[in-house]
Amino acid sequence: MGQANYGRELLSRTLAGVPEETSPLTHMAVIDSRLAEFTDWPAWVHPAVRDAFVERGLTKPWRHQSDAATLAHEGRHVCICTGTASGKSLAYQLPVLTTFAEDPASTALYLSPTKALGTDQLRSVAQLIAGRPEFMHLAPSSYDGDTDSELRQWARMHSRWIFTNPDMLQIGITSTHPRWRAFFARLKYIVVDECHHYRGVFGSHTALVLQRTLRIARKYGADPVVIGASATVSNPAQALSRLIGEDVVAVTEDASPHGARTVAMWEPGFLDEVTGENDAPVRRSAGSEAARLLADFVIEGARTLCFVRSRRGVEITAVRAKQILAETAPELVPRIAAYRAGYLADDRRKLEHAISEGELLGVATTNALELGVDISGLDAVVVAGYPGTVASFWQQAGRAGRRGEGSIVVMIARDDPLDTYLVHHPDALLNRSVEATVTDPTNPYVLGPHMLCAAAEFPLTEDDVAMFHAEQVVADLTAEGRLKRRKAGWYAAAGLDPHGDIDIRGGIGGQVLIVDATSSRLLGTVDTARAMTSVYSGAVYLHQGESFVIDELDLDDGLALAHPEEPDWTTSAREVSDVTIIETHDRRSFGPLTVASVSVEVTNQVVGYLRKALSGEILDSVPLDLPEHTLTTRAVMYTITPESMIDAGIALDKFPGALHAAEHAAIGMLGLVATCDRWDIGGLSTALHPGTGLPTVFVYDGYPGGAGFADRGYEAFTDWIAATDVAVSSCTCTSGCPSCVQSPKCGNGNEPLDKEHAIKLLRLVGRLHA
Ligand SMILES: Nc1ncnc2c1ncn2[C@@H]1O[C@H](COP(=O)(O)OP(=O)(O)OP(=O)(O)O)[C@@H](O)[C@H]1O
Repeated sequence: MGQANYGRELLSRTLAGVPEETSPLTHMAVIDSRLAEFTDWPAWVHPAVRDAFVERGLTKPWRHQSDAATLAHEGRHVCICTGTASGKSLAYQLPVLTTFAEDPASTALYLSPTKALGTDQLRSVAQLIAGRPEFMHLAPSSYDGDTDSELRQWARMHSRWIFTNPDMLQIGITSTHPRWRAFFARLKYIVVDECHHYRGVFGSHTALVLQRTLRIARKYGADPVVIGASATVSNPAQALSRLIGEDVVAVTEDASPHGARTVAMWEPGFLDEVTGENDAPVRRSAGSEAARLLADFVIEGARTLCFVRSRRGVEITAVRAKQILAETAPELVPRIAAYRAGYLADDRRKLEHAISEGELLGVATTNALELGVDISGLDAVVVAGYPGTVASFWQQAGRAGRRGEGSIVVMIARDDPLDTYLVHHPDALLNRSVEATVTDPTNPYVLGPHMLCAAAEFPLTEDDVAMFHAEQVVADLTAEGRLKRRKAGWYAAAGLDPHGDIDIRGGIGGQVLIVDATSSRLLGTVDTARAMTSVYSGAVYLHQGESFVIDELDLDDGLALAHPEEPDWTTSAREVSDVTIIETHDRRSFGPLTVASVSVEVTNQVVGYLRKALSGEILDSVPLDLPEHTLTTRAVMYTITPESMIDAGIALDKFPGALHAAEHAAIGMLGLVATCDRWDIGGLSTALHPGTGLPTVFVYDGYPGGAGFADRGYEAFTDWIAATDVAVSSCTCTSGCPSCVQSPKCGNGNEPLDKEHAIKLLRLVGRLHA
């Protein structure tokens, strides 16, 4: 079959016999194939490096590889943003290895967001240089949470190329920089792989860790070049530049070859017998549709990877696919497997091997396989549920496509407004550039602790403070006595442990430890505010895909105790909030509509949680008694006059339901314009807000000081509201369901919600704002 027709024909066999009017297929597009564009090896590449690649069958670089490598070699910070499996590793390895071959004393850092990816990249470098005398001294080593202390010490003393992550850079390297003096003094390159992962609060922390690392290297006399890599980051130069605080050039034209790829959108139909909250209709789950497609594709001989969002979903998908095959093609049952996080590197290798050799035909996986696994060139990828960002979607989709052959990607919608919108408006996914990675390293709640670290590393000078844009934060810390001003600059006060106090993945604020009480294993940490919404007693808590149930949340001791259990339901916290406006940063008025970017104080209280069966059915709502929590953060808000609402056909008694439904849907849709999901943000709507005296809707960041999501909502207000309107109006339910206006975390039991009048309101707001 022809490349371009591969996906179409595969799908038409899968859908054979399904009448058109009930077909779950909402859209299909073909992305054309592309031929490779090679260049000669740049003249500066050391012959030993070139030979190492040629011996591995990489006879010539693709154009983007030599372009990016040459820019880095010339001393420019560069971000290479080309597709999955486009050989970004070679692009950074060329300059780094050439420098090592020419100057054996030089050093480099490689950073990845996950340990698994770091391990993979280390392995591939080690294989590449094995047995080559030019690199005998290099001793590339990992330095992360899994490295034992003896090996760490050895690595610090002998390794020239350290593979680590931002967490370890924070806690184990910058904090003890005098011991790393020799390493920092000769630091030539810092590779920041998969740099689109550094977003939100984690991204802001990572940015400050990187900027502090550069500062330390410079204090020791080095001037490292940063090479960023990502298959999917919008405006790569700006994204990396925000991370490192310096100018960056980008290389984005992908010259690697790929075959034609069909992308299909799939919306599961409604279940006949089951109804959800307030009798809303329930769709077939994305997971069960995925299992069916996985089985069908495998029967057709297509090597298929199926991305499912939770580990539990992964296992269920694999089991269901096997059940289907057991009835139709039992010989194929052993050729399906489940894959999830927590597997050891060896298991991953075996799995990669089994897929590339064709022993396995179908694998269901969490996004653990999104990064750090060299599996590409598959025939089909099924994405069960929008993975949250366009960037992740393309990371997953990019696994499909063998050179010179056709492939298919199917994205299945979950019961969620954003998923619904995307399968009906595929342009918003397929023709949209990936979202801006939102980071805000100047958030005072993030910046403050890092200024203490920076001052502990070397006294902060006026220039340093200006470079970090930290004038106010430093003044506040000085007033609090945590920074001391002396002649040479600001010092951290005695007795502080600023490096240990920062948990770069854990949000901001007091920490709660989540512990498996049956084994005393520490599962993770979470800040107090999030603890109340994620680890309340009764919560089902997933840790790297393993399922636990929380027995007790003790906020006084900062402890949540859990036991391993996989119940047949999921839980979601329901919270009520109150919002007070503290400051207005910017405001736009359009007659009866005013839209503003504001600082707010939010008072939240988790009032209970909802238990939902895996089929989608609501089991019950369990009340909880948790304290109120206040959060000072950023919000985007709009007010609209009652008269204009009434003129638009929304009667006074419909105000609360219309505003509430419009707010829920807008929260679900913010992910379209900002890299967040609904658990990163919150909202409030009211027919009369005391601070404005008008009907008002707020959407706020769920992090102290804000994370940049609400600000994006303010900037992209027109697109966001227009898409929210379309998502709600195109949902085929009659009076509201989880695919449009119901929210899983609503503290008011999704009451009142008025879909019909929400559409009128959204249309009015959109029209006034246009
Ligand atoms: N110039 C080249 N010619 C032929 N094959 C190449 C070339 N460069 C890289 N490859 C091959 O392409 C594959 C993908 O390379 P690599 O893993 O570096 O891609 P990547 O862009 O880092 O992928 P990902 O987005 O998954 O991180 C590897 O198997 C590699 O050997």
